[in-house]
Amino acid sequence: MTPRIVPKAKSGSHISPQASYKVAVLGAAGGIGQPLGLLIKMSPLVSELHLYDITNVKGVAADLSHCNTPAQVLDFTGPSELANCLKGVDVVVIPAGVPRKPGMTRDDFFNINASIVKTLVEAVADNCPEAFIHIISNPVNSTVPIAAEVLKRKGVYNPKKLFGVTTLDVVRANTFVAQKKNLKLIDVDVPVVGGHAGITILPLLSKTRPSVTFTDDEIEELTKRIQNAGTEVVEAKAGAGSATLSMAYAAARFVESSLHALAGDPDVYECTFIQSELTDLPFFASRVKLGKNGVESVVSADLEGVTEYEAKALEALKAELKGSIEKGITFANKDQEAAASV
Ligand SMILES: NC(=O)C1=CN([C@@H]2O[C@H](COP(=O)(O)OP(=O)(O)OC[C@H]3O[C@@H](n4cnc5c(N)ncnc54)[C@H](O)[C@@H]3O)[C@@H](O)[C@H]2O)C=CC1
Ligand SMILES: O=C([O-])CC(=O)C(=O)O
Repeated sequence: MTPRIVPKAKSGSHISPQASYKVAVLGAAGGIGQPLGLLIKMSPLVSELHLYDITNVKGVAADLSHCNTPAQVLDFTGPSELANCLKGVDVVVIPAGVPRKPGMTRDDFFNINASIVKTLVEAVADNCPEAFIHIISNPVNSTVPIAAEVLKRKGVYNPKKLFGVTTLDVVRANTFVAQKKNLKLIDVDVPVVGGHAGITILPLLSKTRPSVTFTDDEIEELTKRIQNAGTEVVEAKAGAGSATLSMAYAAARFVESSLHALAGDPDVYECTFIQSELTDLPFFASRVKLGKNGVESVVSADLEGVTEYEAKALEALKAELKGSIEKGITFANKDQEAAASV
């Protein structure tokens, strides 16, 4: 029997034992890509794991292929092999890009990661336009709007299938709340909304399940810790990159949830950064119900009846998140504008 390493979040339903899918990881030789490849290789729902990078991916694939789990591992190196990597794929996960070092923000490598995501999503649009697209590369608040613009320009944009991966914020919130309140980790679920950078990360502690009461000091401390958790790891790694192992765990959970949704599980919920009408911002992270066609519905109840602290934090994050979204959209369209002005 294939062991289940990464539990899908909160679902009690069963799915067909025949379900099997092809998953591609772009940036598969990196700090996130390698452990993510390993976790996806463990999934009984995966028939083929396609690993793509511009460097060193052959060794990663050879190594992973020796694990005696069903998924077949295929490697693809460099732009000439990207199309083949993507053909027929059901889920594409993109952790390609540069991670930050101490003293940097997620926006400090905007240009390089924006270009990488744009190029990769163009290839996704050409080769597997129906796939679920999971964007991990930072700054997520901008790279997801860039991906949306690229897909629109290619005429294949389906907002229900484009996801910014914010699962790590939920994983961290669950861990920190369970530790602080001495709860059984497996039971704790905190929705985290907004975006994925600093104050745009907003844990809705009042919506924690099971219901918990927090003092004002606990709310302040937990909120700040969840918002700064990425920086906590960057500083601890002291120049050797950002979160990779916890990120791989979180991304594998989001992949597993997506595969369960594709397989017809009717009870799959995750927080993710998507095109959204929940607030006046065009993109916003919130809990959504996932189905065969991607986002089936947005859990609007999470934003109803929030505390005064959360309502203020929600207003406070809007300007920064709006700016990051607009920056992404401007970047994605600037070559077109340049072409039009010639
Ligand atoms: N969404 C989230 O919660 C998180 C996002 N991240 C982000 O994930 C990204 C990757 O982080 P790490 O894996 O630690 O970085 P890394 O530098 O260890 O790995 C990145 C990989 O991407 C590859 N790559 C670069 N350009 C590429 C291209 N054009 N096509 C394919 N592959 C390409 C590199 O060769 C490398 O193997 C960073 O932008 C980081 O900020 C990191 C942690 C959490
Ligand atoms: O902090 C970073 O640069 C990486 C990241 O997004 C996270 O760990 O949440």
